[in-house]
Amino acid sequence: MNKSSKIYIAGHRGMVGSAILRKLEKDGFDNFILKTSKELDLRNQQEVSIFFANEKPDYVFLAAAKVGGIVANNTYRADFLYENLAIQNNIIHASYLNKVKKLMFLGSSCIYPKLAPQPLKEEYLLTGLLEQTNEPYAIAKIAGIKMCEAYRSQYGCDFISVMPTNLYGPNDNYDLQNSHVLPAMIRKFHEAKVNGNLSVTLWGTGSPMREFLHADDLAAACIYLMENYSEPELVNVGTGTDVTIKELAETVKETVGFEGDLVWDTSKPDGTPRKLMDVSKLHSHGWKHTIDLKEGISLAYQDFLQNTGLRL
Ligand SMILES: NC(=O)C1=CN([C@@H]2O[C@H](COP(=O)(O)OP(=O)(O)OC[C@H]3O[C@@H](n4cnc5c(N)ncnc54)[C@H](OP(=O)(O)O)[C@@H]3O)[C@@H](O)[C@H]2O)C=CC1
Ligand SMILES: C[C@H]1O[C@H](OP(=O)(O)OP(=O)(O)OC[C@H]2O[C@@H](n3cnc4c(=O)[nH]c(N)nc43)[C@H](O)[C@@H]2O)[C@@H](O)[C@@H](O)C1=O
Repeated sequence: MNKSSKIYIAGHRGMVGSAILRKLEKDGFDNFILKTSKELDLRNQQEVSIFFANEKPDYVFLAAAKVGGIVANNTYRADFLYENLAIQNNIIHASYLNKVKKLMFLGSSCIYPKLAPQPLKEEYLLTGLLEQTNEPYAIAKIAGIKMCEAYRSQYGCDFISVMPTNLYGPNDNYDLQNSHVLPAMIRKFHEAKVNGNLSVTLWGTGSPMREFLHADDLAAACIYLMENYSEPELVNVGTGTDVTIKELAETVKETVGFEGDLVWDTSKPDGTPRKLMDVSKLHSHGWKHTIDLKEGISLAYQDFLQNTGLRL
């Protein structure tokens, strides 16, 4: 990419898309194509075809998707499958037809087999059964990765896929039902502190393990790989360390300053027991994260207080 390359960030208002946009702007890029879902519904093949034919982007970051936490994935199973397949099919095919120089697709650590050996190596994809709660999302994401591979092998397109671990940061979704665990904890502990509640209820048993990466680190990795990686195999992007959900809860509780108790609602699913990324490939290509979890949670809580908390 050079500073005047025409860059389309699909999903630029989301957590990942907005982080990529912030980082590119900071790095001096200034030729962006940005459309909200109201302006361009990426599920609509005709609208996407016309948009690409008119705009002819050089580079595409595909960060638009139907995204949510464990309960959202399990509840809106049809939407997660249909919307993600439609969005990625439309963008990947239009990128091929309009000779996009390079495209990046985003997978997710939750699409590896549920009981794969740990840490998760890139080659473990499609070696076992998926986690039931997010099978539709995973099937769509796996199709996106395979599309990038197939368009590379049949048509020579420079389309790459990265596999982010669980993410958090500015512009995260703080909805209590549909969000991921980290934003849910920030909101729950904050509201409990403000309201003087004696306890906070969290989901599952607290024993699953998760790895978390700040969205600003993910954005930096995406741009680094866009500029330095052009191979068919996907690349894991994470920190290489994980915590139990209980440990996570203690850290968020301390950061927010809530002093009450934790209650575990075991009627809610635990999901995958563990999904720790093997990040040796990423490190060997020259990139490593910079924001550790404790610092990142503190940054996310500050951002919640300044930008999100008051809107809820
Ligand atoms: N969050 C996480 O923990 C992880 C996320 N990922 C992946 O990263 C990517 C981005 O996720 P994240 O930023 O968290 O998601 P967000 O929900 O924060 O953002 C998603 C974006 O997609 C856009 N979008 C959704 N549907 C449509 C549509 N029909 N037409 C146009 N735009 C649409 C939305 O646009 P608008 O705002 O205009 O409505 C929104 O900005 C996804 O591919 C996700 O799978 C991977 C691993 C973990
Ligand atoms: C990134 C990834 O995210 C999803 O997978 P997940 O990692 O299981 O998602 P999660 O963040 O929602 O939960 C992590 C853990 O935390 C527990 N947990 C406790 N208390 C709350 C709570 O209050 N909210 C939530 N959401 N979870 C809670 C929860 O029970 C689970 O054990 C995928 O569906 C998938 O689609 C995907 O891409």
